[in-house]
Amino acid sequence: MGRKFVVGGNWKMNGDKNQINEIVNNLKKGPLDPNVEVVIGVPAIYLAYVKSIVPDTIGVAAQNCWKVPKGAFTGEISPAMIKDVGADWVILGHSERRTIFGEKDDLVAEKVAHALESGLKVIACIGETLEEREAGKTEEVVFRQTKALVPAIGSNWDKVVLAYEPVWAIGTGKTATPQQAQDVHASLRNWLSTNVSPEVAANVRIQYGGSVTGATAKELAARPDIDGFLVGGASLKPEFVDIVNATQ
Ligand SMILES: O=C(CO)COP(=O)(O)O
Repeated sequence: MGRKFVVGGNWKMNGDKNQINEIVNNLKKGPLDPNVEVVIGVPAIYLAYVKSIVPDTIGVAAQNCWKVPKGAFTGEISPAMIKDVGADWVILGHSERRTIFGEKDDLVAEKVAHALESGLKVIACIGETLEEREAGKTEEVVFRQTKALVPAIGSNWDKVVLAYEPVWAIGTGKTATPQQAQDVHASLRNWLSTNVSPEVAANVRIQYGGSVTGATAKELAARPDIDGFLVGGASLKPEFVDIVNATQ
């Protein structure tokens, strides 16, 4: 059984109810490849609303969460709350959480552990900066970030999707070439085979994220170790349907 292609749409801090209605109507119109898993990452304040209007065939994700069920953590949301409004995914460790909000590997791991034990599925983000890539440290960085997640994930790899998002490609229009992305995905899968298990390596889905568009998606999707996408800007546009259908 192959790995089911999975495409995430990370809306980030964008949208209002009118735009959300347009995006969801576009998704309803599709047509979306029924063999592709689609998950949309929604600003927390709109999670319940989106869940009330989106077809059940489309997963709904929070874009972040805290690492305990409840308490004095002003402004945060918990996995329990995400589930309470009917969402069943959460994106964690996004590079914007890491670079803007200072989240380190250990905090990301604690969040992943708690999200999984709370019954959420997780899109866990990793990726190097341009400086790290230019210093030849891409593998060192993504292996370090993934290694931090291994104890947090435990036996729950079937509830995790990894998203390799080179920071230098996010929001820049500089999509990684299919070969660049394939090289890192293959190297990561090999690392997983050695450091976790061949079965996990064979089955875990690795999304590519970073300026994916309708024009670049097909060539990326054709690479053997690219199992989907985590899409930012283009997920707000009608071309997101083309990205979902990139394997057709
Ligand atoms: O950060 C991303 C998805 O999580 C990628 O964003 P862009 O597709 O806008 O580069």
